[in-house]
Amino acid sequence: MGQETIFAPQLFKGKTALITGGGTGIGLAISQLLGQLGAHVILVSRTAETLEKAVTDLRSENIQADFIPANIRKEQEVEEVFEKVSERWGGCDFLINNAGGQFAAPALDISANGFRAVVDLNLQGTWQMSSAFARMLIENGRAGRIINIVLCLKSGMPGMVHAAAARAGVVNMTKTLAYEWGSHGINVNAIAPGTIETSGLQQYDSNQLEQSINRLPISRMGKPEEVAEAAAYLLSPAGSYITGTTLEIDGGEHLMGATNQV
Ligand SMILES: CCC/C=C/C(=O)SCCNC(=O)CCNC(=O)[C@H](O)C(C)(C)COP(=O)([O-])OP(=O)([O-])OC[C@H]1O[C@@H](n2cnc3c(N)ncnc32)[C@H](O)[C@@H]1OP(=O)([O-])[O-]
Ligand SMILES: NC(=O)C1=CN([C@@H]2O[C@H](COP(=O)(O)OP(=O)(O)OC[C@H]3O[C@@H](n4cnc5c(N)ncnc54)[C@H](OP(=O)(O)O)[C@@H]3O)[C@@H](O)[C@H]2O)C=CC1
Repeated sequence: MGQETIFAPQLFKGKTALITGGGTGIGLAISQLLGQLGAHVILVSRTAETLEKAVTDLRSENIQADFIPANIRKEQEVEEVFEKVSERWGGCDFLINNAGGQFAAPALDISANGFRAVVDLNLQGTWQMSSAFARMLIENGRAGRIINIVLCLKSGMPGMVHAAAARAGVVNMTKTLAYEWGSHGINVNAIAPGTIETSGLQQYDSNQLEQSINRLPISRMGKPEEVAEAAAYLLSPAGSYITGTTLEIDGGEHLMGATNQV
């Protein structure tokens, strides 16, 4: 039962973590691990049915789990998430900005609205969640941690110009907010996963994925649990002096040159 972990049981007892996209893939693995280590986990994404199923499964393992359906692209819905978190559970300690994604397309085939949709989700959505979270913490005089899940950016990402631009924005936002919010006791870090085995990969060309995986120093896909362990490290007392950094969990993919996704 639960995932294998190097961390001590009850490491996060008394902590509350909000995980966007917490009902699937990497987000679910993070929810599972933090919950298993004693945190109360609150899952946020658009699809109530997905969240409800994930929460039912987590609760069956005695994890304290709840969910709030919301679209992080919508400012009003983000505000309401934090109102509910404050009213129902008295706030939270950790925010994991994991919700995100994109479609693969050559730059010339991406419309203004397609570009905007991806930037809205990955950059604006992450900003809206971070800003509302930090305001809640600062009002309550409470310390906290943010982890932004980004993307292994390599030296350019043909086929993903919108996502690469948005995630590069989040990497710099991570550094800037770490600077601005350090004095409030808020550590802000990012994790850049490489190719991680989740259902989110179904939309990508499997031959191209296989080729790029074969070239990796560690030539296999990563597991969502491996990303979750890194998140637990950054949130744990071992991460107390780490802020503004981006940790690559990618089998060495960041050492490679650009690989085409279209
Ligand atoms: C190697 C891989 C590494 C990374 C792996 C992962 O990240 S795994 C994680 C994987 N998980 C995820 O990615 C999950 C999250 N991702 C998503 O929900 C979507 O990718 C989204 C962000 C585009 C939002 O979609 P939405 O429908 O809610 O958005 P909307 O209604 O606001 O705007 C739509 C605009 O976008 C355009 N458009 C859409 N598709 C295509 C296309 N294939 N082609 C061209 N264009 C496309 C569409 O035409 C329209 O523009 P138009 O016609 O009005 O000018
Ligand atoms: N798998 C991989 O190889 C890699 C993944 N990543 C990133 O890791 C993160 C998790 O991906 P992964 O688990 O693989 O794939 P998933 O597609 O399973 O995860 C995406 C999650 O984001 C949620 N989401 C999407 N749009 C919104 C929105 N507007 N508001 C709130 N939630 C939203 C989805 O839930 P719902 O549909 O219910 O809203 C879903 O749970 C993503 O940011 C992805 O880009 C980065 C590098 C590699």
